Amino acid sequence: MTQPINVFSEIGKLKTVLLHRPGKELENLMPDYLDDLLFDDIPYLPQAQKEHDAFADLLRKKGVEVVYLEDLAAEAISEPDVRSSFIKDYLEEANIKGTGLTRMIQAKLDAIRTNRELIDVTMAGIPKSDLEELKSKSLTDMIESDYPFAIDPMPNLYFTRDPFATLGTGVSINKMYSVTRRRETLYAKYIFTYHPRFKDSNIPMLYDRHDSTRIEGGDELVLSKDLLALGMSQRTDVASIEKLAKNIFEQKIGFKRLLAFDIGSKRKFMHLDTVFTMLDYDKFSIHPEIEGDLTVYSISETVDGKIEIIKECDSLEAILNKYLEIDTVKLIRCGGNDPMAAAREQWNDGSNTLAIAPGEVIVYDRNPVTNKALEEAGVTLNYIAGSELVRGRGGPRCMSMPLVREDI
Ligand SMILES: NC(=O)NCCC[C@H](N)C(=O)O
Repeated sequence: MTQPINVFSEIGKLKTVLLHRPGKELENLMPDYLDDLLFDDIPYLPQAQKEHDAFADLLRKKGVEVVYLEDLAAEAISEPDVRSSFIKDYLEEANIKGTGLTRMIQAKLDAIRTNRELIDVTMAGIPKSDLEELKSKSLTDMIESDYPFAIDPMPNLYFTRDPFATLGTGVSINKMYSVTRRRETLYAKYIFTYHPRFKDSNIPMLYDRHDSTRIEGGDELVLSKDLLALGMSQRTDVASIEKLAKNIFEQKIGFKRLLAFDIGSKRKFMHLDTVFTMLDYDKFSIHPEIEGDLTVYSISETVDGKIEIIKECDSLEAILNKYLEIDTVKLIRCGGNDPMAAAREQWNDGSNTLAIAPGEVIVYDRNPVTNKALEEAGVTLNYIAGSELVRGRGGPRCMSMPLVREDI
């Protein structure tokens, strides 16, 4: 029987992928809170959904099974006691001001008939204006300020790549960097514990969402069945990478080495996959700013079960040649040789490609300079529009979480 999770590369033929169709949470974005919610602008929801549906259709056309986070989460809480425990966890983490308000929201959630509708409401957040009861005078003391939300929306959910990462047959449920993204991982907890697709498979858990140090899926790349690449970035701490390595070795997932790349702590390079993705056995898209010497930590297990860490300083090309045991990898620059195009197209996720098979990837059509360079290097491109989707600062890799890839 195929494992419900099987991801031993970035490029093996994609068989099953998890997406989230952008929903009402995007309509709860407001200009005053964009920075906290990690958005640069407010996407127009109908158009964002149209673009996202085209992405899903393309994947299906390529023979990929597309499953949705919101459906799996709703199916995972089908037992009444699981549904109650989900609502309890959700409310505990929602940072609601006032117990009266919590009780009121709990009653509202309990009354929602279908689980799918319940999940949609939890994702969208709850504006105070939706709570009729708050309009009565006796409850004015519960309204602490002019802040519009009783519970914040989770607008970044369509970037399914980040709140957890599938690594081999296991999953790391991540501790997210920002308050706004931390609650997203609750859905993963319920899906991997209770959903019929996963619950009897004893999925190895490789990271704990309540851990003290942070890690995000955009920094977790599977370069081969032996090798992972991790970003030490704005979002991922070095301590988390060590913990992940320990869990991977202890649970015998199969990976032999983790390479941790120090890419600095900037929003434009928030994750490793915003500057570096794998296209083929020997081809990678990169942002030119990471072409020089990089500091890389190579983490492996010694024969007596200890963790060994070796610091290296070398170019990305030399590191990849060495650890992938390839004569010469080909690095294809985002923006080709034009520094302005590189900056602009990296900002619009030109380097953030999703491989659906070796040498075949999905890209945004809005990055023509990068796309031309990729085509000239012999990569097969499938285009999607991303005018609205890109406003959240993520591309095709960020918007997809592979559950099953064919082994290569
Ligand atoms: N892997 C990725 O780079 N994901 C993009 C996440 C964008 C989102 N607005 C965030 O800042 O977390």
